[in-house]
Amino acid sequence: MTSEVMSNGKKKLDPVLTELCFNLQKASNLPSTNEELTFLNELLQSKELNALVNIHNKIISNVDKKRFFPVPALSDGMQVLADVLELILQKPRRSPDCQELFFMLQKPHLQGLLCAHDAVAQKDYYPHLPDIPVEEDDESELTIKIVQLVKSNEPLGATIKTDEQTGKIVIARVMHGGAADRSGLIHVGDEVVEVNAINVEGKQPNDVLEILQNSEGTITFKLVPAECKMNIRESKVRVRAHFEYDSSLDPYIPCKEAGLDFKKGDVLHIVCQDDQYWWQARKEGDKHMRAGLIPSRALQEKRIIHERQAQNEDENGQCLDPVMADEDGLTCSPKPTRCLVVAENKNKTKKIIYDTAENDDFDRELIATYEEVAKLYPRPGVYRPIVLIGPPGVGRNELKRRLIDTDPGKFRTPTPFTSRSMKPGEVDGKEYFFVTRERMEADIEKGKFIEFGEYKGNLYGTSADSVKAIVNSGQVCILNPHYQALKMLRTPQLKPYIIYISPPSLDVLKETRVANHARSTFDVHNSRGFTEEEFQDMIKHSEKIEFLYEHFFDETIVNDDLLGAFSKLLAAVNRVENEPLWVPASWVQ
Ligand SMILES: Nc1ncnc2c1ncn2[C@@H]1O[C@H](COP(=O)(O)OP(=O)(O)OP(=O)(O)O)[C@@H](O)[C@H]1O
Repeated sequence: MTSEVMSNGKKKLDPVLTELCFNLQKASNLPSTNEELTFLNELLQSKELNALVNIHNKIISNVDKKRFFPVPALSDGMQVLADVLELILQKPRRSPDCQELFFMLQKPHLQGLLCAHDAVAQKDYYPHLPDIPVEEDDESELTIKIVQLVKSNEPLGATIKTDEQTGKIVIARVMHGGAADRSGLIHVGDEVVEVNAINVEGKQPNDVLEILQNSEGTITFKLVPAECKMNIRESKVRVRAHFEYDSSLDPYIPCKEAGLDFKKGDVLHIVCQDDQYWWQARKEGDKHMRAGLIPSRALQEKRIIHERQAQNEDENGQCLDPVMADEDGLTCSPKPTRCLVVAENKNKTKKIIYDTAENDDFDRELIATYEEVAKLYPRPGVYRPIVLIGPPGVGRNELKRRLIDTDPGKFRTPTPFTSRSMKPGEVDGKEYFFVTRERMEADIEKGKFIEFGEYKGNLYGTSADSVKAIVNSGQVCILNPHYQALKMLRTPQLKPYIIYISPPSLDVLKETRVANHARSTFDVHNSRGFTEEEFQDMIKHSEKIEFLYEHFFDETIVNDDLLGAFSKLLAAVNRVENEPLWVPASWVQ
């Protein structure tokens, strides 16, 4: 950066600061003491302030005005740097590029730059000063601040309300990153006295809005500062939303324009949770600085409970929801239920009974609203298990088999256990691990099986240890368990990536399966296609799985065209191996 130097060797002062200095000297009717004026004069001429203004001007002149103002790419750059260093450290052999990166990331200048970047992103730049004690005899003096903001297309990013106790108009909310917040001059609780010289005493918030709407150019607020400023530091919390939100349909949002709409599965950066019912958030990766209002967890939970109660009451206490009231007696009956699960045995497929007696929590996680998430960085040689969930017959075995065929040394599926006796030609540990019924029952009792069931008097199941063994051997474990196994699998130790294989619409389902001569059962004595009832069951079953477990899915692949679905699966596996992905925050702590 170059700086101008005058002929006498002194640095030239910034012209705007020089003009301010000049005007200050000319002004004769200021209510300030000589001491204060001298201080201000010295400040305006100080080289520190001039250098800062110089830097500010250079940044502004380099910004492409048509694009957004530069915004921080992320607010935890130092954490990412530490994660990358850790990853490199774990590499037994490092390429020269990797080595160079390793040294660069340890340079104090780079770390200093990232720290400063994070501090700006988190708005952590205000000095932490103790509150100024209020002096008794000062109370009679009313401090007024005058704030001028230039009106543009961007909303001001603040809301107002009538204070219930005083009846005065006050600033109710300042949206993080919005124009008001960036000015640093408007705070929650500030009392609005005048807007563009119009006294707002006794007016309603809507009257004030009208004044604002009708003003052009600069807007001048006369405000009585709030007694205590709210902490405006941004929180770092990220959550995944388990519901969809459209603020235009929400009759209770305090200010519709301030709402932030989102879809199920979106990751949101919660920047402020000060309000019990309305959080401020940004969509992760969104370049807009201004945060929007979303319902808080508490508010959303209340809404869901209310909706469910209203639904139930609609039919004299009967379950209304077709999914909830289906033949399994889902949430209506807390009794243990039984349903079909498939234990695979090479080419043959056996239907066995999935025993839910131990695991009768068919319940949907009571109220799924937001889940706190954090980024998990892939670690070389440690692969997250890939779990394929879906209704029976949707094609999970087919997809799993194709994936393993691409690289059998890399992708593996755990060998199931059974209590049945070994048949001629079978090898222990190949088709099955053959164990006694007593041992298997004892292990089931100890919670060692992620899924188990009984078929024709014999037990079948997959143990959690066999999944762990595959992960520890540096291979990718591929599982297609019954969906109830998700609760056992979705742990911080296993960190599974859960892909939901969904059937397409009934018409496409029939069309693709018939064209491909798809088999409903592979039994050597009984191989046949799907019946109309089985197709319909698949759709019904998928609705039930979605209702119960959708919030666990990392991704959904619709299995319409088999090749298309398989290439999506390959892309997903590749992503899990190479990209940082959002997982429950507790998995990375
Ligand atoms: N996209 C598709 N198009 C046509 N046929 C398919 C498709 N996907 C799978 N199939 C066929 O459907 C049949 C059932 O698939 P598969 O056995 O993989 O289902 P599954 O989900 O593993 O079922 P289950 O859980 O009951 O074992 C197979 O014949 C398979 O080749």
